[in-house]
Amino acid sequence: QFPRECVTPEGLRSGRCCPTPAGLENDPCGATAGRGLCVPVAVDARPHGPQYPHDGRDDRERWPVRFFNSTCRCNGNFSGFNCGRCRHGFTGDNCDQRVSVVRRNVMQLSADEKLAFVSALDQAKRTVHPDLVIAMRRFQEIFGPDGNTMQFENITIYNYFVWSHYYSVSKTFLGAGQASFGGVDFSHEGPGFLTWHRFHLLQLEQDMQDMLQDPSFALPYWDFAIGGSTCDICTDDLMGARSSFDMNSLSTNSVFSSWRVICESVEDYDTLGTICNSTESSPIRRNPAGNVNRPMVQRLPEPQDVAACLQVNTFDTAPYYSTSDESFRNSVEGYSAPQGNYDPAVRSLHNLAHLFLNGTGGQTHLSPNDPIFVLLHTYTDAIFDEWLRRHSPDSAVYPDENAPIGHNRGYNMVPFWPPVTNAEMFVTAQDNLGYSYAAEWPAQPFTVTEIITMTIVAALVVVAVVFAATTCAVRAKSRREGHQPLLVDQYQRYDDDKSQSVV
Ligand SMILES: O=C(O)c1cc2cc(O)c(O)cc2[nH]1
Ligand SMILES: [Cu+2]
Repeated sequence: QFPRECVTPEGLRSGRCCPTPAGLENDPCGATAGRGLCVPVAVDARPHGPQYPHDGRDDRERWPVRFFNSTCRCNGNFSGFNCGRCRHGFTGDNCDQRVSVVRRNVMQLSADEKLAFVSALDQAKRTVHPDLVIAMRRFQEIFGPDGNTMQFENITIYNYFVWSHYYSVSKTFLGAGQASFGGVDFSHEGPGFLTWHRFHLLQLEQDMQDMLQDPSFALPYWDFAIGGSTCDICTDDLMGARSSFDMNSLSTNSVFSSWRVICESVEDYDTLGTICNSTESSPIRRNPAGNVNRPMVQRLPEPQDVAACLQVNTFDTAPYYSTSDESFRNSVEGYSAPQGNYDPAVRSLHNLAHLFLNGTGGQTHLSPNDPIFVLLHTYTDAIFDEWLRRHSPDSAVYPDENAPIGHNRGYNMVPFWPPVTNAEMFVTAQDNLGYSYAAEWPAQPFTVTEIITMTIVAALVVVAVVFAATTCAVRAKSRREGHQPLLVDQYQRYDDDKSQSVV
């Protein structure tokens, strides 16, 4: 959320968050070093959709100006909250060398690579975020009871990843004794679903690269479109096997069995108007394919579901919501059928993979606590990237107004810092963001129209062959019996043809 050095009482009262890069002295955004400038934050001023009727009540509106209205704008390929680092995909002192990492199928990593990835996640769960702190209260209460005790705290790199997801999906608090408003979601059920989760992952990957001091570290992905009811990555060398003692728990041979979740007390936050903080509570729960009350979510998506959604040509359709029909975004998010048709009973692709986990990973306020979230979302992002590659959309394909709040093209994604818009993530990863996927895509299935056309063509070919063969046979026969006069023979053939065209 915000850099540690910005959340002082003076910092927050000034609304300015323009720190000096490390190694420089009193040089906000590294301005004299040519790295960037402290400028007013640009926010989306276009109308949002009708789903959110409580304008003025939520800190996340016009993000991030409730907290800060000035930020660093970095020159060239410089980036970061103080312009002290390089944009994704660039490195070097002047950020002018290109770098790119490859995200691979987690099942195809070597045993050493699997161990390194699991250990890196575990280290991220324990390592305090070097730059960012989180708000424990709404803005109204952020200065504390005495007006000077800032309600921010440290959080680990992985728990920040969990917290930012929670903050983006949490309800709008409308006052003590009033029900909080749940019809708001800054990261799901809208076009921003894909761009938000893309940045979410990119930030975790970058934080882990810094933590490991390994710029080549890449998050792997889980191809969840394998059908069946087996969680293939739920083994102790990867995301943790099932405990032999408790259907809903992880095996003690997995490092993840000792992870504790944050953001569990969602009823408290919603009734008291507090916010999830970094306090860890119970273990991860997971029972893949075990939801007996909802048989629809006992099987993973099929490979052809991925092929089908990649053929949906329109990125998103009005009302740019979970009810959108013929929308690529709503298909891959999983509120409509993979082929694009909206059906309220359907859960497919990304949503189906979440619900299949049947536990921590299936509840929006908690889901990133289960590390499978990372792999599930890198694969969702890989499908998004493949769609971008195949369709080369103009940026105007992404709606600039009337999407649900948080989802317009120019909206700064909540709660990321420094501000980053949905539009900035609506670009191909390899050329613009410094990563790509090593993935093969399921063969495209035939559409119903194609199947009907192929059936008709095949039937016509069969008829033609039968016709030709019979004609030849009849001619051969009459030649063998060749004692009839020429004239009679012609009439005879005419009759034969008539009888065959009736067939
Ligand atoms: O009910 C759904 O479709 C559903 C649950 C769930 C959980 C989660 O963490 C998501 O990110 C999406 C999601 N959809
Ligand atoms: Cu998700």
